[in-house]
This record gives sequence, C-alpha cells and structure tokens, in this order.
Amino acid sequence: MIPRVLSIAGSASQGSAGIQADLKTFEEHDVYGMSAVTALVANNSVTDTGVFTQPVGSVQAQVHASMEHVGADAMKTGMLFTKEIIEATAELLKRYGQVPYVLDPVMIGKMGTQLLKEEAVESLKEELIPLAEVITPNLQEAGKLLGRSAPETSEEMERDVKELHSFGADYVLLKGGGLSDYPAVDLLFDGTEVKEYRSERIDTIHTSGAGCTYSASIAAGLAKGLPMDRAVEEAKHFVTEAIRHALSFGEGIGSTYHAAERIFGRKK
Ligand SMILES: Nc1ncnc2c1ncn2[C@@H]1O[C@H](COP(=O)(O)OP(=O)(O)O)[C@@H](O)[C@H]1O
Ligand SMILES: Cc1ncc(COP(=O)(O)OP(=O)(O)O)c(N)n1
Repeated sequence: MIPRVLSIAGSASQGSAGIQADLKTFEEHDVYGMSAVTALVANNSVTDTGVFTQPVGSVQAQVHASMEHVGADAMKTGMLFTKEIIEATAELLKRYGQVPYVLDPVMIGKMGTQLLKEEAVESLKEELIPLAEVITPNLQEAGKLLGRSAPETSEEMERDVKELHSFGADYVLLKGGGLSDYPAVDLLFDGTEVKEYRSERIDTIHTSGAGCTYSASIAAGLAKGLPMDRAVEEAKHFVTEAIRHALSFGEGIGSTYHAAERIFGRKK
C-alpha cells in the first residue's frame, strides 16, 4: 500500500509553506498526503495580510475523517496557533498517533507574523513535544523553547540541541539556516550522538517554506520506513535543491521549489 502521511498545520495561501508545502512535498515523495487545517494565513512574498483560525471542532473533525477512513504511517504538525488546538492535537495523537510524529515547532513566519500565540508555547513544550519522534526547531524557535536568545554559533547550536532533547522528543533536529556566516548545517541529536547534516549555503533570500518542506520530507521518509538518520539525509538533499531552484515570485521572499529535485536532480 502507498505510505500515508497526515499533516495538521496552517494553510499558507502563497503556496510555499504550511499545508501547501507539505502536500506538494508528500506528492514528490510518492506518499499519500492528507491535511487537517488549523488556520488560514493570507500571505504573499512581502507580507501576511490575515490569520483566520479554525475552531477546535473543525481540526478534530478533519483528523477523525482521515484517520478513520484512511489511516496514516506518519504524522506531522506545523502551525497550531492556539493552546486549545495544541491540547486537541495532543489528544488526537494519543488516539491515532502510534506512528512516527514529526513536530515542526512553527512560531514566527519569515514575514514576521506570529504563527503560535505566546501563551501556547508552554503547552507545546509540555503536551506535544514528549509525543514527538523528532522536533525540527530553527534557531529562533530553539531560543524561544529554551527561554533565552537564539544560538549564534555552532558551539551554541550544539549546546542547545542537547538541552532541547530533555523536553522528551526522541530526536531533535536543530536547523542552522539562520546562521548566515556559516554553511547550512543542521544538527540531529538522539540523546547520545550529535550528527551533522551539511550543505553549501545558497546565495538567495527566497527560502519561504524551507522549514515546512524539510519537515514534510522527513515525515515522508519515516512513513516509507526509513530510519531517522536516512530520512533526514534524504530530506536535506530535497530541501537544498528546493532552495537552489527557488522561485522568486513577487517582490519579497520567494518560494522554495518543491519539485526541484525531480526536475533538476541533485547537484553533485
Ligand atoms: N541559504 C540557504 N542555503 C542552503 N540551505 C539553507 C539555506 N537557508 C536555509 N537552509 C536550510 O534549509 C532548511 C530549513 O532551515 P531554516 O531556513 O533554518 O528553517 P525555517 O524555514 O524553519 O526557518 C535547513 O536544512 C537549513 O540548513
Ligand atoms: C501557515 C504557515 N505555516 C508555517 C509557516 C512557516 O514556514 P517555514 O517553512 O518554517 O518558514 P517561512 O515560510 O516562514 O519561510 C508559514 N509561513 N505559514
């Protein structure tokens, strides 16, 4: 049977991030994608013009509909926005989530829009992170979760990836995309060993959706039965090509190109 992945996340109307990035990425990995939309974000390459939250009952109904009729081999969460949606998601994961769960702790988009309410950060830490196979914070999100400023060096990244592991996820993948003076290096920690995933830094501002694309690719790999280190390795190639061939729509931050690896292949 084709592997199935459910994403519980926000819709990003521009098509680069959120549910749109997830479903495009799932399709590129030959897995069957399903969605439960938590909020609708009206956005373009310059600004987000509105955030419209779904009621908790809507999120629950969407998840029940997919899980009771299709089922899933992996799950992923992205923008959850409110404490109430986080609490409901934790219940849904306990009921249906006996499969790898990838938690992208989406907090603030590259346009500066709040995608997780301030008062919901503690619920994310206490109720969802312990259920996750892997969490995929960027630098700012790592700082926020740890209650201090974002890591600014590779040494601080290594310190933070280890501390984040104590929150209860099996793996922490700390993304170093924000360290612009370094190559694009991400650190995966399993509680014992820190593994590094490295690519060259591509000279572009068009990275909208990179984080969502990366975590969706990891979820697809896990749904196919890959072990974590291989799922991350494959996803790192996938997101690197998506950034290399990013689409500079509009006048601001353009979109990662989810089909890039299929169309252009991997740069040797
Ligand atoms: N300019 C870049 N060149 C190559 N890889 C990048 C670049 N910017 C980010 N990445 C990579 O893209 C992935 C997503 O990271 P990041 O942009 O930090 O996440 P987010 O979108 O959540 O802020 C990571 O693998 C990161 O290393
Ligand atoms: C609806 C929605 N969800 C998540 C994000 C964040 O996406 P991410 O890939 O982490 O980064 P940017 O898209 O902000 O570059 C989002 N923007 N919208």
